[in-house]
Amino acid sequence: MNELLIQTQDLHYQYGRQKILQGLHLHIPKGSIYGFLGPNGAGKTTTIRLLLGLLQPTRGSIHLFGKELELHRVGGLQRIGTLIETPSLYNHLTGQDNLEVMRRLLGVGKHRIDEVLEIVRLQQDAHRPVKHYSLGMCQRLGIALALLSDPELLILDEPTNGLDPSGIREMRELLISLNQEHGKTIFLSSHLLSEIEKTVTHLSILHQGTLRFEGTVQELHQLEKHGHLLEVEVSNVLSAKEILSVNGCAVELVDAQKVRVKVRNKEAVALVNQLLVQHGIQVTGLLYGQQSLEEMFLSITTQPEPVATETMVRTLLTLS
Ligand SMILES: Nc1ncnc2c1ncn2[C@@H]1O[C@H](COP(=O)(O)OP(=O)(O)OP(=O)(O)O)[C@@H](O)[C@H]1O
Repeated sequence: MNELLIQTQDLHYQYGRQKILQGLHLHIPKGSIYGFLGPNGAGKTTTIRLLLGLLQPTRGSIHLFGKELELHRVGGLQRIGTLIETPSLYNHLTGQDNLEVMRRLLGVGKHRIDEVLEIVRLQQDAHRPVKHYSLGMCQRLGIALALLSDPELLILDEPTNGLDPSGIREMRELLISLNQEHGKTIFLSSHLLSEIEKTVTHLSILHQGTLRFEGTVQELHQLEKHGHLLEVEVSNVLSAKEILSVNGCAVELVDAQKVRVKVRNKEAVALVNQLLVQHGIQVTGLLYGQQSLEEMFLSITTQPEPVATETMVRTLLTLS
C-alpha cells in the first residue's frame, strides 16, 4: 500500500484573514479507508473542497493519483466519486430515477444503475420516491450516485452524520465492502472517532487547522498505550494543579478532591506523587488507568499541553 492517491504538502488555506488550514501534509494510500477526523470547525470540509479543486490553496500543493491537481484537474477528478454531507436528490423522483438523471449526465451504460443499487443494497426500494427514504437510505443513494462512474477513490464528507446506530452500522458495512470487495480507496471525514474507528485502516486528526496525528489505526493504538491518565486525590486541588502545570504536566481538575494528569508510564506516577509531596501537598489516593481511543481523541483535540514523561518530571524534580 505504498502508492498515494492523495498527497498534500504544506497545505494552507485562509478565508480572508482567517487562517483555516496550516501546513497539512496528508498521505492517503491506495487501498485504504482513511478517516479524516476533527471536531466541528476544524477545517475538514475546507480540506475536501481544496482536494476537489473547489478552492485554491493559499500555499502548498495537492497531488491526486501522483499528479499535481492544478495541472491535471479534470483527469484527476474523473477518477473520484464524492458525497459532501447530504446528497442533492430529487425528492419526488424514485431512487432509480435519481440515478437515471445522473447516469445520462455522465454518459455511462444503463447496466450501471442495477450494479450500484446492488452494491448499496437499495434494489428493493429503488422504485419508491426518495421523499419516503430514511436518512440512511438517502446517504446510501448518495453513494450509489458517486459510484456510477466507477471511480477508484471516494471522498465522503461526514457520511454518518445524523444516522442512527443501525444506519451507522449499515454505512460501516457498505464502506468495508466497497473497499474490500470493490477495491475502492475511501477518504471520509467525521467528527466522531467512535463512528469510524471500526471502519478505517488509516486516520488523521485535525485540530484548529493543524494535523495532530496521521498514521494507521495500529499506530494510534500504540500511542494509546503510551497515554495514561492518573487521577490524584489531594489535600488541595488548586495548589496541586498549579504545581503540576508549572512543572509542565497536562493537568485538569476532576472535582474538589481530585486532579487528572496525563502520564506516559507507570514510573511517572511515583514522580508526580513525589513532586506534590515535596511541595507540601498531601496525596491521599492515586488511580492509574489507560486512555481509551475516544479519550485520546478528545484530549488531542481539546488540550494542546504535553503529556508528562518520566524524564520531564524527573528533570523538574531535580530542578525544584
Ligand atoms: N465560506 C466561508 N467563509 C468564511 N469562513 C468559513 C467559510 N466556510 C467555512 N468557514 C470557517 O472555516 C472554519 C472551518 O470550517 P469547515 O467547514 O472546514 O470545518 P469542518 O471541520 O468541516 O466542520 P463541520 O464539521 O462543522 O462542517 C470554520 O471556522 C468556519 O467558520
